[in-house]
Amino acid sequence: MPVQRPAAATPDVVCFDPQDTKGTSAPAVAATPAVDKVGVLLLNLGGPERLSDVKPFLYNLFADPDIIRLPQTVKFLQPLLATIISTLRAPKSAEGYKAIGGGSPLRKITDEQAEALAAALRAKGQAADVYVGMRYWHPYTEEALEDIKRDGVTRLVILPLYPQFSISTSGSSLRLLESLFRSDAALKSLRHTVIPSWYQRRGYVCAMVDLMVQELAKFRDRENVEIFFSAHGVPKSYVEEAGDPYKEEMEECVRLIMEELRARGHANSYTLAYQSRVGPAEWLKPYTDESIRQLGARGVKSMLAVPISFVSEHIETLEEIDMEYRELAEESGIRNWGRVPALNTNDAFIGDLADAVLEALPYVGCLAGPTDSLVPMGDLEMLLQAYDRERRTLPSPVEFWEWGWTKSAETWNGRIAMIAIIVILLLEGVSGQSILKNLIWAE
Ligand SMILES: C=CC1=C(C)c2cc3[nH]c(cc4nc(cc5[nH]c(cc1n2)c(C)c5CCC(=O)O)C(CCC(=O)O)=C4C)c(C)c3C=C
Ligand SMILES: [Fe+2]
Ligand SMILES: [Fe+2]
Repeated sequence: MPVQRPAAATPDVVCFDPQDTKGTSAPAVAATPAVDKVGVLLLNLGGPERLSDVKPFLYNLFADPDIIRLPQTVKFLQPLLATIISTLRAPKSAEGYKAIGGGSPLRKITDEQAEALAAALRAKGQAADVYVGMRYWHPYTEEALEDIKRDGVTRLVILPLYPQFSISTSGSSLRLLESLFRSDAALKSLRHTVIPSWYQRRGYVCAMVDLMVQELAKFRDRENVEIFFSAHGVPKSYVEEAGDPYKEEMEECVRLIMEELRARGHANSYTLAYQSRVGPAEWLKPYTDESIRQLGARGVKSMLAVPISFVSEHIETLEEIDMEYRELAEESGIRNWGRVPALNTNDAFIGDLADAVLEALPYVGCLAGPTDSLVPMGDLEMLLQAYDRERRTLPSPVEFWEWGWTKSAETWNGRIAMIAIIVILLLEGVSGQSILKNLIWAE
């Protein structure tokens, strides 16, 4: 089987001194401190727990410069933009959360995953405290870091709960962590390593295939079922202009899963499509809704949806896939529908995450040599440099203006945008109609 893991405890590594922020000292061998306390920090998105949380949650999301990365000269507009977009988006998002019981299950599931991971590590002989740091809602990453300091953790493994790396998800959380580490002396000296993506791990691939085989068995015409991978989308410009490895990692992940499925005797055909587009800009294609229509038109009668970019149930699985896409599939002539559940606290999956942590421990304080992941393992600062050295301005997924990026054009763009926003707000106030909503969220 070609799925490989980075070999455990074979540190083809360069170790660094966390006090040496300029990276001027010679590589050193990472020494284990006298009191050794291992921590694992799980990074996740976070979600509104009740309907009244939806708007402030969306504000946090759109205030993130990795979701809307504005040119330097108009950065000061980000809070204003986030306020406008979150206000306009909130009713639509709230409808979705209402349909799944009034809030996101993410916090509960992530807490359960943390507990299960601590237990799995204990069973493998490694005591560790597992912390949860969310990017856009409680418990925030800042809170997790306070707990980590309070508990006196000396070695930290940072594990984003996204199998594939994207600038907009793991990248955003790591960028936040990097700035928090920089501004805090205690954190600056905390030895750590990051596992940036882990879609290629055999344990994860096999756990996914176990669930797929279970769901396939529920169909009568098993061999004719179209395996339909639905990944969360990102704007195409993230991949093509900013170098986000997300698409490449996603395609490789699907290839590995299909290879394992075939090895278990299932020769089904498959499709990879991208869901949850936000705004009018072009996102990764094919879009999930268009693919479902096309497959229906081609005569596909049975479909197994496989959510692939996230390991917990959430609004996009429970509402978008289970309700919207299922209905669309029926309308498109697809009679038999199934959906692979999210891994959540699946034993094989959690066991594999525990192995990933154990394998990463020798790399704490070090930059790993080549692994088979596109983004290498290592210290926060080195890692961010590895995929985003130039920190180029990301084209915004929500386009307000795009008339050139020269110094003077930026200034004028900023001024014009500000005037436009004020005019639009005034018009909205006077007319009682949501003008921006029609412009931006024509999904
Ligand atoms: C796991 C992959 C994800 C990527 C990549 C991603 C990029 C991305 N998302 C938005 C905008 C929104 N995302 C929202 C919710 C949401 N996003 C993800 C995951 C990824 N996002 C998850 C798991 C969730 C759900 C959390 C939950 O509460 O269950 C939302 C809010 C919900 C909605 O209104 O649809 C928005 C908005 C952008 C713009 C983006 C890339 C630039
Ligand atoms: Fe999202
Ligand atoms: Fe959505």
